[in-house]
Amino acid sequence: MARYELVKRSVALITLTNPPVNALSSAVRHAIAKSMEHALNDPKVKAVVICGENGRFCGGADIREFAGPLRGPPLVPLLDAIEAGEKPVVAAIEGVALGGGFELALVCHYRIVHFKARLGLPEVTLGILPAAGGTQRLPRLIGIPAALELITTGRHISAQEALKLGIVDQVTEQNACELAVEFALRAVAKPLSSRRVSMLTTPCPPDLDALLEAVTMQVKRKARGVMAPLACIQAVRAAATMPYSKGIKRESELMATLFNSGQARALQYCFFAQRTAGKWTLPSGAQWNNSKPREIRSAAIIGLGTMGRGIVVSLARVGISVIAVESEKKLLETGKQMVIGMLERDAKRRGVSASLNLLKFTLSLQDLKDVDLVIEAVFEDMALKKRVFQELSKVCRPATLLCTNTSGLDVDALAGVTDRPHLVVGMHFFSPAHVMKLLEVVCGPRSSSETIATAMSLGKRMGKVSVAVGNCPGFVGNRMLKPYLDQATFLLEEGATPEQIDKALEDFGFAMGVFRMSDLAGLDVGWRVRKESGLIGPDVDPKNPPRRRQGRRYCPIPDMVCEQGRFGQKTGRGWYMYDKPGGTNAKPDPLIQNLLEMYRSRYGIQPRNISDQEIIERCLFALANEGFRILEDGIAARPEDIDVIYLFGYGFPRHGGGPMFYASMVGLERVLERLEHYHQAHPDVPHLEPSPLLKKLVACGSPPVQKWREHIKTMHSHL
Ligand SMILES: CCCCCCCCCCCCC/C=C/C(=O)SCCNC(=O)CCNC(=O)[C@H](O)C(C)(C)COP(=O)(O)OP(=O)(O)OC[C@H]1O[C@@H](n2cnc3c(N)ncnc32)[C@H](O)[C@@H]1OP(=O)(O)O
Repeated sequence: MARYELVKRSVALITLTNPPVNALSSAVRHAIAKSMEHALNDPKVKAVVICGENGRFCGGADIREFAGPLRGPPLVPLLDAIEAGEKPVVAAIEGVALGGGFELALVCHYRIVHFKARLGLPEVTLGILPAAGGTQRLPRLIGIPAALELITTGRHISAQEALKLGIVDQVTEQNACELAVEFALRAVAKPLSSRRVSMLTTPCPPDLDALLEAVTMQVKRKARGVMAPLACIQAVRAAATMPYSKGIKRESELMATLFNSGQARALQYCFFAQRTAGKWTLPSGAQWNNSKPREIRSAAIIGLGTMGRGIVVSLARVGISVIAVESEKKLLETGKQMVIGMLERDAKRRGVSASLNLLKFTLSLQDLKDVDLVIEAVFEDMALKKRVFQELSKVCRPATLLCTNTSGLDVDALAGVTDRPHLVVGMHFFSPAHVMKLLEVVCGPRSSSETIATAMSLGKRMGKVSVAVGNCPGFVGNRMLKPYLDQATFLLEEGATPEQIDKALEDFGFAMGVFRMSDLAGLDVGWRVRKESGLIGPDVDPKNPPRRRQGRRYCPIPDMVCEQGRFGQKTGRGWYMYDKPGGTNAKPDPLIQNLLEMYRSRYGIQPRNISDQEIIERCLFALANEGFRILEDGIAARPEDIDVIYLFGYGFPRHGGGPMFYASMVGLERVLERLEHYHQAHPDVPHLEPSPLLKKLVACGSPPVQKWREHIKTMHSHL
């Protein structure tokens, strides 16, 4: 867990050895304590260097240990003792120094950093604060404003920025450990008192209160309802107003309020869920660690609409040559100009040059014969997509992967019209594709493991969080959206307003309420899907009772909104009104209020007061209920996959963990009881009927999310 060596006859070299990130587990803390004791007591040792094995200094506390009882030497006294020791200690930082790892570096008297290393205090992203002295030492070293920014955002910084801020003593392109040993030998004769960061006086700005107030407002705006950044601000205030001995106590009190909170549990769950999602499996036994992805050097995108343009940018900026295809000259030219503009802006922001030389624009599918992979992003129309896939089958070389960006159509039906169904896979990007992190990789029953591995690995290369899902209408994300949207519109019928529902969801932590999100996405998309699926239009049986379709409750209000040409932000009118088409400032619209009143009186609905609790329960429990069905159907392999999809694709708040984790946090028994209650009140809404899996989990004593998989027995696993 830590190796102890004597080098250059007088330097104790302590190497943390806890792969993969040298986290400070109890065994590592124990080993550091022992090694330091040895070094400080051995008269041969004049100085100490601390480094990490395999080019990684330390990834911080072992997050997995947070879930159990605290064991082993506590970190604060261990770190205080290193700083107080009478022999100089040098941190040799390679790879990462994060969280507790950074705090370990801060108690060393000197810090030597490899130029590629990254440093930071990301605890806030895990719902806690840097409680090993980080909130007390960093402000003393670099001042309140810079420390506040780093601690409240959890941002990682480069070695160069760390040098500029005064956090580190030297940045090197050489082996940091070897340099640190030389450095340590030179430091032996120098006094240490000014190198003990906890003894420094915090440089305090004259307008401390105003500064803290401004940061508090900023944090509240950005992360509504999130506790950890506010606690971080209070801890940093202590560094400005108290001696270290008192400040460290305040830091630990604040940590105690966060440590066992639901938010901390949710955020730590998100950390691991994101990593779990990359570990896909198929019923055949093929999985992430036994399937080799192909290398993709060139790709083609068919369709330069919003999605296609975003995908071109995502590919080109990671160095993949892209051929972009459109059907008409004018569309091609418009798409080309927009892609170039997007790439240039992106490159400027990142301080690199735009990779325009990787792009080619064409009207001819014949140009695609040699590409490694094609992503079709044409209009969401099955007949059109089938024509494209048939054509691609003829044109592309036999080994080319054929992918579709459909947001819910049958991937296997598309595979079926090609000469290579095993090389067909869904790559469902989210709009705007160059910004949104989520990628659903849709595995058809015939997609080969190599095809899935390639799509997953390409997603990772583009910086996406890729989740493998099975093939069914809407896949995971959009399939779950239906019951969520349905509940929102039923609540409108019953007496709520779009503003009230959105506010309840935004107060819960969603980036955007459901109506604002629909306005942004465009209301015509869902309207078209409803027409195609026979819910509206000439196929509807005229004897059908109003507000019922296909044997269940149906709310026609969204159709009425679309009939008025209100398609959302792009038309300047939707559930809200905007200053202009494309405007983003949503204001309540009296016309919508009138429409709702007329609608209710037409159908004799007596509006009632609806509580925020009912809004949250009906929308979110219906959402999770569909998640349970998706698990039963084998469309998602694990609850973590569903949660990651909602966190990265649908704005579910991270401090809620995702719909499935949220359901487990509320308590499955309670979710079941509320769904039964709402289903009794609305028996014509099948989505409110508790799923068999939910009932089974409750009967098994409501195990934690990570154990649900053991209770899911599906005959039809797609994954
Ligand atoms: C009344 C109660 C009182 C309570 C009082 C409590 C007092 C407790 C005091 C404790 C004080 C502690 C203060 C310090 C806190 C911390 O340090 S919290 C941790 C901060 N660190 C981080 O957040 C870093 C997290 N890791 C990463 O960001 C990345 O992993 C990486 C280091 C940048 C490496 O990235 P990459 O190369 O892409 O690899 P990954 O796939 O992300 O990770 C590889 C595997 O390693 C696992 N892992 C990573 N970091 C940790 C960690 N810190 N702990 C445990 N495990 C970690 C990761 O999960 C991967 O494993 P698999 O999931 O098995 O794939």
